[in-house]
Amino acid sequence: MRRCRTSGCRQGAREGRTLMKNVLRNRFLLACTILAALGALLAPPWLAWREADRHAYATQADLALRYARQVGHRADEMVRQSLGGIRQLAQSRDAPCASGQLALMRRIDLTSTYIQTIGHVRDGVIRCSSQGNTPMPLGNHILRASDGLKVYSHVPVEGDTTTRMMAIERDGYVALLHTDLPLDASSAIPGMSLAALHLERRPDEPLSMSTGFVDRAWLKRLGNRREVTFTDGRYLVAVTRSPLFPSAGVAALPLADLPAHRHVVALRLVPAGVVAGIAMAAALLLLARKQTSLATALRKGLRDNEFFMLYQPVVALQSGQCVGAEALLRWRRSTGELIGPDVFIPLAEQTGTITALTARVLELVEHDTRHFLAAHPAFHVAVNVSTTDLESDPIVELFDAMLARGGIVAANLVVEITERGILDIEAARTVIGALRARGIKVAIDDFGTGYAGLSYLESLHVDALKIDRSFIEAIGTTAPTNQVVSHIIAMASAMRLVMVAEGVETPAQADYLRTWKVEYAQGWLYGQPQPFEAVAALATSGATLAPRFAGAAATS
Ligand SMILES: Nc1nc2c(ncn2[C@@H]2O[C@@H]3COP(=O)(O)O[C@H]4[C@@H](O)[C@H](n5cnc6c(=O)[nH]c(N)nc65)O[C@@H]4COP(=O)(O)O[C@H]3[C@H]2O)c(=O)[nH]1
Repeated sequence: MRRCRTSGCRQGAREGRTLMKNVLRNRFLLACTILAALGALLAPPWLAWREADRHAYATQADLALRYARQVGHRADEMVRQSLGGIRQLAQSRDAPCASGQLALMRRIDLTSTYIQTIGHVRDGVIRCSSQGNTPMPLGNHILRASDGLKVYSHVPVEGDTTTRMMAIERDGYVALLHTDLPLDASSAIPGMSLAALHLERRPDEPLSMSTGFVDRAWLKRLGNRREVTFTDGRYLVAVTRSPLFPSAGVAALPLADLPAHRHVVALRLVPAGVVAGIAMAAALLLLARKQTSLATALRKGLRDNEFFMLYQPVVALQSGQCVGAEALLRWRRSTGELIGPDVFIPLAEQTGTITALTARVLELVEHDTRHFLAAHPAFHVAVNVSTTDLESDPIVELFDAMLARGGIVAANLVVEITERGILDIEAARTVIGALRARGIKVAIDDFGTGYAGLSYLESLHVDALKIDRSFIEAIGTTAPTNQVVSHIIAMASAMRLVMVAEGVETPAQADYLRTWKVEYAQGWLYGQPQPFEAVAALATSGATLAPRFAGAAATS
């Protein structure tokens, strides 16, 4: 491979590399934009579909819970009324089956909503009841509790071979109940199963009251909870524990119903999601287009010389003399619109135009200041460079080319770098070292707004530190940062760094900084960014120009 020996050849190679990099970066950005737009387009409908799914499940689970609670409540009420009636009969002073007791039985039967018949029982046969004195065998009980309570599930009804009743017996009395009563809600939903189950029974025993498919294993899912919903096979199941008895209400809805419910909700949500998706994708593409067109405009602006510099005076705080200026870039588009560096510098960094922009800044600074600097060698001009510039060699070459042209000497220049965003600290250290080796001062800009600690600052080997405007603003106020400035000053003094306060707006702030021996200041108190001729006039109007910033290099 042939090596470049001339600066023109090196410049050409560099431009080729930059072009290649830009092409790759633009392709990558385009791919990212398309992916992001696709994501923005699809995400809302997908979220709407998921929400419809969640909503359908929640609605059905809620419905199942309501049925389970209803069944449980009815079963509780049935047992409560039965035990209440039995207690009344057991406490009555009349003998079993005496006329007084028969009248009481009829009264209980009439006033109860669940009891079909209530009567006196002996040896498993109803001897007399609210229905008369016909003996009625109860059959085998399915449950016997420790307190003597017995439950029968298949009591035959006289004259009706199809119906079976349930019975609760205690203290010689029995209440006959219709097993279907707690379950009569089932008609509402086809395929729904309902049950009221005793929680303490063995799993192989028949169910107490149930309709449809019911799995006793569902009760285990209740654990110690009051109620639970879950899916099992083809069902969405709800189980609720009775607050009165060791029993549970169960309701199971067919899962096959869920898609229909989901579709109803989806029909409402998904179109809104699609509209939101289209709007978001369109907004994203518009933004990307605006950024792309701004990036194109930026390159065109560079070609058409739409950039110019303004300079903000820097004063020596003790003397009040203007001893330098910070060069601040401005972009006036062909439309007349003025765009601030806060907008176009990040854009230039993202689109790979920053090196060309920094080169233009140096050209403009050289053009604006070289005659004045030749006559005023102690005056300094501070130039901002981006963190991206710091991570590559061209910046040093740009300064070399500028110095080689004459007019401006290294001692006139201060390079401002910001502590935020330096990713390749080694590369930045090399560039800073190279600039300082040429006699150019390097200052850390906006100090305190990043994460740089003392050791980080020490490792960068800079000459000056610019205290960020936010800390100057806090001087003399009750803001939590009002103490920070004194710490920054103490630290910079200990490291023998020259200090420049940014954004000084009031005489009180200037007094404070002067008392703390801060050397330099800039801000609206002394002057806003302005054309260089105005700054030059300000500098030459004073008796002397303070040489301290330039002289400070010796301390570092
Ligand atoms: N409220 C208030 N503001 C004050 C006061 N004194 C100065 N300022 C503003 O504070 C900013 C100081 O510049 P910076 O910290 O270097 O911050 C600069 C610098 O980081 C960047 N920048 C400007 N020019 C260039 C450039 O040529 N190259 C690069 N890479 N960055 C630049 O853009 C930033 C913003 O620059 P500007 O918009 O010109 O804003 C300037 C200036 O107009 C004051 O007393 N009160």
